[in-house]
Amino acid sequence: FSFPRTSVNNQHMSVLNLAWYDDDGYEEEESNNRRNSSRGRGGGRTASIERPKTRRPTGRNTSDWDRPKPVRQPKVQQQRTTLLSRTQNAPQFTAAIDCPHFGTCPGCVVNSTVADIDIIQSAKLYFSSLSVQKHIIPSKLKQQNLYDEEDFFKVRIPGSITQWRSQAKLATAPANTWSKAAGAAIGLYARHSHKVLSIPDCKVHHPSINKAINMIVQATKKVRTPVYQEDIDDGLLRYVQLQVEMSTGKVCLTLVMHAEKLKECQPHLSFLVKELKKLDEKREVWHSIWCHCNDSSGNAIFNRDIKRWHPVEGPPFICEKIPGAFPNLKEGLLYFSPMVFRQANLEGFAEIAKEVREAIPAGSKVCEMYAGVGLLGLSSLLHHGKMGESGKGRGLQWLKCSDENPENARCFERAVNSMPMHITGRTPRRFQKDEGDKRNKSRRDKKDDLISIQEMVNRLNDDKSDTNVRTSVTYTVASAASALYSGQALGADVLIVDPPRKGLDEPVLKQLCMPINKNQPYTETAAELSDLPNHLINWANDVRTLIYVSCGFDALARECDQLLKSNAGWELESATGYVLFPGSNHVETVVVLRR
Ligand SMILES: C[S@@+](CC[C@H](N)C(=O)[O-])C[C@H]1O[C@@H](n2cnc3c(N)ncnc32)[C@H](O)[C@@H]1O
Repeated sequence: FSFPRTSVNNQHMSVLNLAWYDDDGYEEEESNNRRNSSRGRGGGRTASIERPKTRRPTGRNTSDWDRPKPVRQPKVQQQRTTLLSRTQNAPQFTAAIDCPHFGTCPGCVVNSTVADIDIIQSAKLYFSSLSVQKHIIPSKLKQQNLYDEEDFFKVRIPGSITQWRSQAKLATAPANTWSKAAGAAIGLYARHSHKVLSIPDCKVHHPSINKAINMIVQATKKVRTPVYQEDIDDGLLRYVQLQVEMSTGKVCLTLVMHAEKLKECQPHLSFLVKELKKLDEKREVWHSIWCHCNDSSGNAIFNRDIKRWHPVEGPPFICEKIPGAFPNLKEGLLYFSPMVFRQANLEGFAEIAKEVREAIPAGSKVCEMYAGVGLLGLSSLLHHGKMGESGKGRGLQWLKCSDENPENARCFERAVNSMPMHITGRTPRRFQKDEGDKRNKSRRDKKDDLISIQEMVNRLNDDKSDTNVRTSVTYTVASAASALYSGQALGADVLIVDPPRKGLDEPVLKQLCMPINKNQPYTETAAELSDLPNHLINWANDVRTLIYVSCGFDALARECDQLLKSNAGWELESATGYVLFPGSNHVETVVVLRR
């Protein structure tokens, strides 16, 4: 069995990392790693591929076997053709990005037919393998009128294939090492090197990003900013992060400086910021400017120490509408500071949020781990609306979110306050002080591990009849494992997880693979289980729906396998691949499992 090369992807196969495995485990066969581009998510590695098993044909009489068989295409080629033929009428599937940098820029692996990428072929093979197929809920195949199990994995392009990138992290280098007057080159590292390749006309960047880059280049020329030179470990400006506020088109700029402290960046930082503001005469480019100090020698763009973030200019948050928020209301906003995770294609991710909220039954108790600023959970809360009179039928009974980054909790609380609901209940004092103090507090909070914004109790204020029926919303700052083992998912019907590329933390996966313990009493608090020995407690005992949003297909395939093969009772309801970063060899996958 070999993986065929197609004309489109031929030139890129050498940069892929193919892993093969059988039912009994994994075996790496080929590993040609490319340097990860500085953009982070959205290109770089491919997934594991499971060998499809030959199925016995059915419904034939014996004489059929004597007839000459039609020439069959190899399986993978067949599937690629199926994918293309089924979607050939959909314009996004065949449209071209047409980027002038394609070929030299490492950011994209295709310039057209953006779903025809190896990672999607891998995902199709994985979900059509027998070991996965036997765990698909049979009624779902019928309901969806699927003629073939191979149609089970659906592929969607959730938005435009150009200008979708509303966040970019780019490297800098001196445009000319002999003269500071040449300013900075800003772009991606060329393949297998640390040479910075400028991409001023990138077609997947939001236009505001290209405009902002141009302005930074001009400013660095004018004020002769010392740009960091890796080979001699000298200079200041090292990377830039650009995040577009979609409603205004303005950019939140983070200047990453090779320095330990803010004062080491002066006076160059002040000169640069002043010039950037001067160039933006009409005040239409900059939303805010931050400085991040990172003097480490590694490739990480950001230092994890929160003390190294310094707001320089403008408001502390950019605001975006919560996907699914009522179109005519001003309320329902998400808040992002540059210190928190933000989807690079925010508009495309709204489609994922839609699938997630529609997979949650009304009246559910929902736990969300790796929640970020709560995009998925809050979108579900708005979608399901107010609880019904009996506490059932509509709304969500409660929403418990958690994430290890304390800055997310601050953004989450702001978002809850912006929702079209009246908030009552307690919020801890630490979240009521002024901005500067909050930032210091959050740093200390990180050490405490488990911190809850207890009970933000929401109720819709437009209907007075049901004021006793409330949805409680909490946010816990903790790693997913600590949150789970402190009882966050006890009593939850639905668990949403959206982990980083490497997948779920091992203790979380372990709990999800445990069989349901029928003798474990129903409870929503860990204290009530104190009589049970630890090894008998199933911390996800009540979860019946698991919604797994994945940005790393390798990890998803591996963990999905473990979940399906465990005795936990999981069955696959749906699997959808979203081409969230058109041009790159990346798929964002949503898998819904029920038990
Ligand atoms: C892919 S993002 C998903 C965020 C969110 N769903 C969104 O769309 O904005 C992953 C999140 O997991 C968090 N995270 C990473 N490792 C974690 C861990 N071990 N425990 C808890 N959260 C973690 C990160 O801070 C980040 O916010």
